[in-house]
Formats: sequence, C-alpha cells, structure tokens
Amino acid sequence: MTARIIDGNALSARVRGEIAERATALTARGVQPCLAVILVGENPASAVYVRNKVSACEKAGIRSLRLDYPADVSPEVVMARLAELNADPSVHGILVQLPLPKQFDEAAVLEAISVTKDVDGFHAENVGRLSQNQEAFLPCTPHGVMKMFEAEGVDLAGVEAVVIGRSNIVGKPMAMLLTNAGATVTVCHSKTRDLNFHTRRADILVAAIGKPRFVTGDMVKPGATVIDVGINRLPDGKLCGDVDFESAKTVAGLITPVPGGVGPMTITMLLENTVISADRAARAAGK
Ligand SMILES: Nc1nc2c(c(=O)[nH]1)N[C@@H](CN(C=O)c1ccc(C(=O)N[C@@H](CCC(=O)O)C(=O)O)cc1)CN2
Repeated sequence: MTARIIDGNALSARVRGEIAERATALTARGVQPCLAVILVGENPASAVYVRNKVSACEKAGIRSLRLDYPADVSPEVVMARLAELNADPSVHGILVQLPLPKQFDEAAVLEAISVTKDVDGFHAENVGRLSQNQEAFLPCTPHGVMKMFEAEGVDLAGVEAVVIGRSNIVGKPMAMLLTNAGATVTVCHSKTRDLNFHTRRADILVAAIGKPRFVTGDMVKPGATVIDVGINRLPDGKLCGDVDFESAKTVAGLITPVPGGVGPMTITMLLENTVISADRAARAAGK
C-alpha cells in the first residue's frame, strides 16, 4: 500500500486564487486589505517565513507593512507600535512572528494585539472563542490542516484523532478544531506513556512535536490519515517533517509531505484571515 499524498502547494494555490479575488473586490469597494508583520531579531527561519508572508500578500493584492526590530529591542517599543497599529483603521491584520527573544513576555505581546486584528488567532479571547466553538480567528496552521481535510473529503465525525504535541500555536488548537468537528481526540506529549499504543489507534494522526522523522511507519494504523506539521532543518540543509515519510507512506492511506504539505497552508490561512478582517471593517464602514 502507498498512501495518497496531499499536495499543500496545489491546494494553497487554489485557495490563494480565491483570496486574491476577494481582495480585489474589497479594494474596488475602497478597502484594500492590509497586514502588518512584526519581526524581532535575526532568526533565519523566521526571516524566511516573514519574507514569504510579505510576498504572498503582494501576489494576493493585500498590502503589507513589514516592521523589523533588532533582537535587543525593548518590549515597550514593540508594544507602543502595536498600539499604533491597533488604532490605524487602514490596517486589518497584525502579527508578531514567533518565537520572540527572551526579554519578551510572549503572552503579553499577543494580548496587546487587538482581538479584531489578531489574524494569527493567538489572542486569548480568540483561543477562548475557539474552545467554545464560537466564531473566531483560527490559528493558521491547524486551520490549514482543517482546510486540507475538507478538500480531501476526510470525514471527521466519530473518528479517533491523535495529536502529538501540545503547543499553543498548533497542538492545542488542532485538538480543539478536531473536537469541534466531532472527532474523538487524544493529545499526546513528552509525558505520554506508551505513545505507540495511542498512535496505532489513530484514524487521523497529527504530528507537531519538532523532532525530525519521529513518527515511523510502525506507529501508524493502516489506512490512517497522517498530517505532518513539523519543519526540521537537517545538518545537510534539507527540510524534513516529524514523520518518517518513507516508512509512514507505506502504511497510511493519506499523508502530507514536508516541504509542500501543511507549511504553505499556514500562510494561505493568514491571507484568508486578513481578507475576512478587511471585509468586516468594510461592512462596519458601510462600504
Ligand atoms: N506569528 C506566527 N509565528 C509562527 C507561526 C505562525 O503561524 N504565526 N508558525 C510558525 C512558522 N510559520 C509561520 O509563521 C511557517 C512555517 C512554515 C511555512 C512553510 O511554508 N513551510 C514550507 C517550507 C519553507 C522553507 O523552505 O523553509 C513547507 O513546509 O513547504 C510557512 C509558515 C512558527 N512561528
């Protein structure tokens, strides 16, 4: 058996085309969607992601404001800028690229972004709304995974879903989205006893742990859908996921690759959230 591969680049291209149409229509109504992106420091991976976000905005007809700060910037400077962006009606989405340098209280920074412009979906109010299955900006990576399930016709009601990883930006929101969709969800992490027992029961297995090729084929239930959220850079410079793709694809029914799987969907959902926010602003202004 060889799994069918979910092509995140192809799905992204399709969804980004739809987003670009919505951005053009909004611009014609006098509201060009605008995303502000804050990058602190010189983390090379973060610099790539921010560059890709800005370039994706440009291609979709979304205006972007890129704000770069040195690694030793005082948190007060960034907080003051966030307050200005919150108050600027021409800005519809604001994100602070994570991780932040040590002097920052990450939670406080995320709380300082207006909940209505929190297109990353990391603000506690958006997280709370998601937990209650209310309308909210959804965190981009798990939202992108849900979009993949929808595009592939993966039925989530009643399935056993196992999420490995309990981070605030992927594992926890992923578990909430799957729960809201009717899956029976188990969250595994570094303290989990007998991880393989859980993974082998999973109809849907989401790996978000940050350990290269950690999930091997023997941990996968035959025919399962395996979603790899990991992005790890190997010593030779190549990228790999948290799943050992070669062994897992011989057991799984459906699988995402790295690169070209979940990663591109993260940026796609960010664009979608920005357009949603701009649309709300346009309606509020009677446009
Ligand atoms: N403020 C945020 N910070 C971070 C987030 C986030 O959603 N918001 N997520 C990650 C990083 N991330 C976006 O910021 C991200 C990661 C990976 C990709 C991606 O397209 N990956 C490609 C490979 C790209 C490469 O060559 O390195 C792929 O998997 O095909 C996009 C966005 C942490 N921080």
